[in-house]
Amino acid sequence: MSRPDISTTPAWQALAAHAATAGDAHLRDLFAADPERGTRLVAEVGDLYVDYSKNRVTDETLALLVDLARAAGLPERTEAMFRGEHINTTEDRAVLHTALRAPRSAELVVDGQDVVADVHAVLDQMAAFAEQVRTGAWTGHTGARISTVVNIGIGGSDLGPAMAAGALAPFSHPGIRSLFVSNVDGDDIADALDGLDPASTLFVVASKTFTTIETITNARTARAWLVEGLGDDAAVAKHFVAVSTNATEVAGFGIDTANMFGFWDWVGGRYSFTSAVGLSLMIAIGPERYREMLDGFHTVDEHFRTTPLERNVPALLGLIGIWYRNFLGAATHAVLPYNQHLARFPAYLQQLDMESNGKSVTVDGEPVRVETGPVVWGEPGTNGQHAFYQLIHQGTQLVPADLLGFVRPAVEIDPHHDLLTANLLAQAEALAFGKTADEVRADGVAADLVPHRTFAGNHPTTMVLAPALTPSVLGQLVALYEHKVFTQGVVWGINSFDQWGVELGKVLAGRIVPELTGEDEPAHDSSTNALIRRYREQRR
Ligand SMILES: O=P(O)(O)OC[C@H]1O[C@](O)(CO)[C@@H](O)[C@@H]1O
Repeated sequence: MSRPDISTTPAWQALAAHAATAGDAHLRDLFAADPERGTRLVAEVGDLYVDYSKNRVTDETLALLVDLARAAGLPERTEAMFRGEHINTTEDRAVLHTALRAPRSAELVVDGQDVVADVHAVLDQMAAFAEQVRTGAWTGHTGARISTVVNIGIGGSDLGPAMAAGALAPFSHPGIRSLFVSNVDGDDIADALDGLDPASTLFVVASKTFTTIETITNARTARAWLVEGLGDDAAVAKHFVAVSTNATEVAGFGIDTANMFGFWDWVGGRYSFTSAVGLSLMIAIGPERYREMLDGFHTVDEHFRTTPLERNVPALLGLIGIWYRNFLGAATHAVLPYNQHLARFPAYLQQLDMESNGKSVTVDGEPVRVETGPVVWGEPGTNGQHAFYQLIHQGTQLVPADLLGFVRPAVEIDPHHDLLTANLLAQAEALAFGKTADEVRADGVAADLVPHRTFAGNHPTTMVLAPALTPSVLGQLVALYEHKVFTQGVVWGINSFDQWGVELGKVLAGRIVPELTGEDEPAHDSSTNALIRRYREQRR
């Protein structure tokens, strides 16, 4: 049965009417009218304190958004996901990343398979291997201890562990360095290998399909480097392990499937961070910390599955995002972590959000009649403050932002952390309330400069404050965004779990390679042909 276009539902139309009257309300007035707002429009999930009071919403807005989620069937779709129904309809697959962090005692049989037992068997295999590497029981071909782990993967097989290795660097084994190679640009692997000793280097080749050209090209280069360095093909067995769903391709590449860590087609690439794709992270932080991270994910998974929408934090954040995207016209969403270790978090979220919700047809194949996923971007504060915040404060676009803060730093160096946090709080305050022309004048600013120095304010932010960036908190944060993205996809009526849009470029690149080398003549549009010819001339 096809779903009705969401924009034709009474819930959507009620929001459209509400936006026309309430959409311009200023945060200054909303706070003045309700002294409790800053402690009322907050929620807690796990260790996360989420303050959504500085969003341009009223109680009525939130109630209408919850109605919209119900009209879109969010509770039913959520249950369908957790139960393992094939909600990824274009690939006829279940979507079960939540099962990757289910406790051992959980029960879930999907398509006749005991999913939880399978997950824990791989987690145990990963833990045994990670401990061997960490303790030095696993040695390289020459008997040397492993001191560098290079994860080779791209997209979902890179961004999760790479982001988390940075985030959790303070928890990492002091004798093991983690490196990540993703780009097919040879500079990436060349830079990673520069100065490494093959005898003490382990490569984790992570690829769900094991056919991704970037990953396979990098893995071949790494293997050639290793075999040349150690002078023996047999060295590959002790220096290469694979993470994949595709045992045939792994064996074809020359990695013993005994050294393969598996996962399943019901784990989407960008949702695979808590599958065996986390192996390099587990080696870095150890199985115990890794388990804490999975428990953090699970806390938010359970909250999302069981909490009524009115208090369901990922759902509320998703719905507030829909308010901005569809009713107030915001095209982008900024994620601004006040934590240097989260430098790769926005990049991780870009794939999670934009590959999931960058869609223009509904699950029924009809054109979507409303805007879908926003452009997601960001940088750690305070760096962003000295770069792009100007546009958020005084530009002409609405840029809703998430601000992520932590009470305790990884390292206490007085006065850094209080300064960092003061900036975090100051930005949220300045963005929301601004500075009026009268206030500027009262400072004695010359009349001609008043417009330039006035801050309109009313720029919305959501503040997420956690005690510290621990493995559990990181898991909670990622799950929060996963379910936020899911919520939005359900409301828009799209399939958040396929990514056909990445295919065409891959096919065309395959055709262009022989044209660049001169084996084939370029056969494209006049622009592409001219660029290929120019490249060829200058490569000579
Ligand atoms: O893990 P694989 O199969 O190498 O795929 C890598 C990435 O490529 C994509 O399929 C497309 O970009 C992503 O969804 C995925 O995370």
